[in-house]
Amino acid sequence: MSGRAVIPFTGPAEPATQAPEPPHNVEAEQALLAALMLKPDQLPEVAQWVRPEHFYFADHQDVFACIEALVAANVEPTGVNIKGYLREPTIAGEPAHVYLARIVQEASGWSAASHARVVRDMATRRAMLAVGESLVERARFDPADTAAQAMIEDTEQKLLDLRAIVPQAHLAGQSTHEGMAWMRERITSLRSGLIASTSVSTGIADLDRVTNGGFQRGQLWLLAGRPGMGKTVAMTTLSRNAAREAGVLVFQLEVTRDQQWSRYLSDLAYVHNRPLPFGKIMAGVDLKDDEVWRIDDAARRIEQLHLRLECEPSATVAQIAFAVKAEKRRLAKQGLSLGVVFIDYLKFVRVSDRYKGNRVLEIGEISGSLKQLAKSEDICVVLLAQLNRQVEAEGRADRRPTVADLRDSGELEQDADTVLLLYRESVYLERKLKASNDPETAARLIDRQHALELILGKNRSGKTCTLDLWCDVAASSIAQHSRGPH
Ligand SMILES: Nc1ncnc2c1ncn2[C@@H]1O[C@H](COP(=O)(O)OP(=O)(O)OP(=O)(O)O)[C@@H](O)[C@H]1O
Repeated sequence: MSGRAVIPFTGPAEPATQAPEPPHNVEAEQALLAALMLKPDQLPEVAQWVRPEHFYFADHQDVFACIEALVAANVEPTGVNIKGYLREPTIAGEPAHVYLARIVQEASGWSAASHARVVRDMATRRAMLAVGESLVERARFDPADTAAQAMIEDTEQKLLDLRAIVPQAHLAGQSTHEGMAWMRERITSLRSGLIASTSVSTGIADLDRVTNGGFQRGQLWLLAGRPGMGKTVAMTTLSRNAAREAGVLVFQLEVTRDQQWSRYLSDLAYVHNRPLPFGKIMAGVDLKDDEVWRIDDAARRIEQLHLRLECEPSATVAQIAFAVKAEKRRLAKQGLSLGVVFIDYLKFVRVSDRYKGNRVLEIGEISGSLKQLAKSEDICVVLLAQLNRQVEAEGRADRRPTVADLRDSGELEQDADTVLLLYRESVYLERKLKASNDPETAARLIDRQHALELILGKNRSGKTCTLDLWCDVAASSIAQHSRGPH
C-alpha cells in the first residue's frame, strides 16, 4: 500500500528508501479497523493497549482516532461517518469511504483482539529498533564526557519502559464470560497444585493469617521504620522463610555481602542463651569449635533455600527488573518460580534523570515501576524504606509510626498494597537510659528487650492491626514467639 507512512517513535515521517522497511503489518491494521467498524463495542478492550500512534500508516492512525471519537459520541463508526472527520479525503489513492468499505468487505471476521495484538507487537518492534539505533548512534558519536555506563543505563530504562507497556496475557481485558472461564480454570489448577499458589508464606503464622497467606504475588509491600528499628533484621528472617517455599531474590544495597550472609547464618544458628551475633560471624576470629559447628550446620540449611543475594552499592529499577527476569529463567530450569523480591533499601534505588533533584517525584517513579514489576512478573516486591524524623518530633507522645508518616514520600502509601511499620520500644528506652540511668527504665528495657511491634498500617488482603513479635537484633532474627525457652 502507498500512503503517508509514519514510523512511530523513530521520528522521521518517511522511511529511508534504502533501509529495509520497519516491521509493520498492513493487513492486520486494516482488519483491526474493519473489526472495530463492524463491532464497535470491542473498542474499550482494544484501546487499553492500542493507541493511534501504534499504527504504522498515518491514515490508519487518523481512522482509529476517528473511530474512538465517534464511539465516545455514541455515533456508529461507519465508513461514511468516519470520512467527514479525516484529515485527508483519500486513503491509498482511493476515496476514504470506498477504502473503508473495501476493508470491511474483505474482513475475514469481526474479532478485533488478535489483530490488535499484532498491531501492537509491530509497534513495539519498531520502538525496539529505535532504541537499538539510538544506542548504536550514541556508542559511536557521544562526546567523551558521556560514560558508556550511563548509555547502558539509559538504554535499560528505555527497554524497561517498553516492557512495561507490552500487554500481558493475564492483564489483558476480559469479558465476564472470558473472565469466569479463566477463574474456573485457575481455581482448578490452584487446587490441584498445577500452578503455584498466589501467596508465599512469611513464616510468621500471625502475619500469614492477617494477609491471607503471606506475600501476595502481584503486590508491592513496604517494610518501613526509623533507623535501627530492625528493617534488615526483619528482612533477613522473612526472606529466608519465604525461600523455603518459592524463589527469593534479595537486593542488598545497604550492607555488605559478608554482613548479609552473616545475618542469615546468625539467624539460623540461633540457640537460646548461647548468642552467636552476626558481628562475631563477620569478624570470624574468636569463634569456638562448637560455634563453627553451628555455623556449618546453619550454612547447610541455607544451601537448601531458593535464595539469591545481589549485593550492589545501588541499583536502577531497570537493573532490578533485568535481574528479576534472569532469576525467573534460572529458576524455571529447575521447575521453580520466583515468589518474592526484597530491596534493602529505597534510598539506594536509582531512577532515570527525568525528575533529577525532585526526590518526591523520583520516589513516585520508583514505587510505580516496582508495582508494575510485581504485577507483570507475578511476584511480590518488598521494598524497605526509612521513615523520616517526624516520627520522633518533639511533642509527639506516641512514636509508633503510622501510614501518615509516609505522606511526604511520593506515592509510596498509594502504590503499596501492604505497609508494615516496625516499632521497637527498646530503641527509645536505651536512649532514655543513657540520658537518665533510672532503674524503672532499666527494668522496662529488660522486659521489652526482645519486643517487636509489626504494625500493618495498610493491608490490601485483610484488616489493619499490630502484631506482637519477638526479635533478637544481634542475631538478626524475628519470630512469632520467643525463640527462648518459654
Ligand atoms: N550485637 C548487637 N547487639 C545489640 N544490638 C545490635 C547488635 N547488632 C546490631 N544491633 C542493633 O540492631 C539494630 C539494627 O537493626 P537493622 O540493621 O535491622 O536496622 P535497620 O532498621 O535496617 O536500620 P538502619 O536503617 O540503621 O540500617 C540497631 O539498632 C543496632 O544497634
